[in-house]
Amino acid sequence: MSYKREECGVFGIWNTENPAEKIYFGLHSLQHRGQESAGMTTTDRSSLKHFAGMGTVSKVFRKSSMNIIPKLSDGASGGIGHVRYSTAGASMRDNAQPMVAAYSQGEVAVAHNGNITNADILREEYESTGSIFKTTSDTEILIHMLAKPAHINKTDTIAHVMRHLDGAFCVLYLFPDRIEAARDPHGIRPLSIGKSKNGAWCVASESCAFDAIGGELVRDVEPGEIVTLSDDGLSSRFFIEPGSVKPSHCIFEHVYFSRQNSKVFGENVHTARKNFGAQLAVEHPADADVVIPIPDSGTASAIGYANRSGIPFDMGFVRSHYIGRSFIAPTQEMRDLAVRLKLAVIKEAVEGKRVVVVDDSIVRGTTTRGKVKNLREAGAKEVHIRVSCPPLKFPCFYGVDFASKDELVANRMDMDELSRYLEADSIGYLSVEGMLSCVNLPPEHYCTACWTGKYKAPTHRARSKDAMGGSNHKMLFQIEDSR
Ligand SMILES: O=P(O)(O)OC[C@H]1O[C@H](OP(=O)(O)OP(=O)(O)O)[C@H](O)[C@@H]1O
Ligand SMILES: NC(=O)CC[C@H](N)C(=O)O
Ligand code: SF4
Ligand SMILES: [Mg+2]
Repeated sequence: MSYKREECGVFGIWNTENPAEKIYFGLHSLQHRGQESAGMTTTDRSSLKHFAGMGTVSKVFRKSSMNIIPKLSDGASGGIGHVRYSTAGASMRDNAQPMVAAYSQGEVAVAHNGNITNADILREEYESTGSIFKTTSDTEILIHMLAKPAHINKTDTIAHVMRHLDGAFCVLYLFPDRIEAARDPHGIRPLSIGKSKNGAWCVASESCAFDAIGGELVRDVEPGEIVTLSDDGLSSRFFIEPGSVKPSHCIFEHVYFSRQNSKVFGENVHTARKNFGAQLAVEHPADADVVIPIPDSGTASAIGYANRSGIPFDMGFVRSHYIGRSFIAPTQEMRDLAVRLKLAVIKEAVEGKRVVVVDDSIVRGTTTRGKVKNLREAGAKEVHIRVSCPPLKFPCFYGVDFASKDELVANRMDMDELSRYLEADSIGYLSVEGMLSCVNLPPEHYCTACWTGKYKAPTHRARSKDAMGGSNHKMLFQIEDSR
């Protein structure tokens, strides 16, 4: 099945005491970006130590098993970590990250957030000259390209490798003596540089990871930039002419992915979401008694909507902390059940009232439909749905695994049909222009392709998520998967 999924998260730190503990806290704060697998690799400056597995950070690194965190920290000076939600290649242990390898130049580990849209083309090229791939993920190509003798001979191998890639990629390479962190020329996914309170340099998908280790955000890695974290401190270089490629920051990071206490693309996520909500109130006012959010991601927008409209804000739903963010279930029945368990209506907050219910996005409509029904059962007099992003109509090729185009509910129905389907009294979505007016950078600096169909970075869209690996691979991994 497919569903809207989160992103991956990466974290790296250099020259610190107990690096594995810091990476653990960093990854924990990035857990909302991926819950399929987690892993980390550390270095003692001469060799790498590695551990990864399926599940959430606390599950993979749970203390009871083998005290893995102290072992990874023992003698180590730094390392990198990853939380995964698969966007290329199945969800299985072989595709977990960081990926580690030994090649002619020594050991290396790699962690990646994004989707390399030409990975399968590159892979075919490598396979045709005899390379053997171990995984079905796009990330593995980053190791093969690093190890290619013709690339090793280049003055700057990593810069050379990065120039071959299309799509979205925030990449951390860990070598025994340093971390190299690179961000794609369009800057599609966020990647930031921070400092721990003891002065250790860090890199992370979101600045909330620096908060988690008591550190602070220093600046973003620029699109097309490579930064090196080593015993010499932090240094930077560009693999493209800076500013030669128009940025295309994923605005959906502000709408849904990123955590509210993070600053991504130069601004705080919570503030951006409140702005979306305020603009939504201007574009789609409602005559109502109360504004309630669909937690978690709808909350900030609902606050913005309530503030701007003057309609009182209340919590009409209570959220269970025991169900993850993007619950993946194989059948519609199970998805409905998950939504019911996750969000329970508070009757006293909505009974007899005209309710505005605000969510950040509607993908398949499972959440909204289920919750409108609950509001009615609890005695809400009217239910007006307000969505703090435009109708999602197009697939994302840059690392968001949306439901297929046919499953995107805004694609299948016009607004009247949708309102009826969701059993709402009215429905209003934020406009693309309105959304872009709420964020700090000029509109042309953002990607809006899943709403507009305008893709700025090459998509190679004919290729599918499972494009990598032929029939032999599938057989091999089916066996692996069923263990
Ligand atoms: O239309 P649907 O297919 O139901 O998808 C949309 C819903 O999914 C997301 O919530 P999610 O539960 O993933 O995370 P959250 O707790 O951060 O809101 C999003 O915030 C919407 O509520
Ligand atoms: N969501 C992501 O960034 C995933 C990274 C990579 N494409 C994978 O599937 O492992
Ligand atoms: S298509 Fe949508 S989700 Fe994908 S990068 Fe662009 S704005 Fe983000
Ligand atoms: Mg939600």
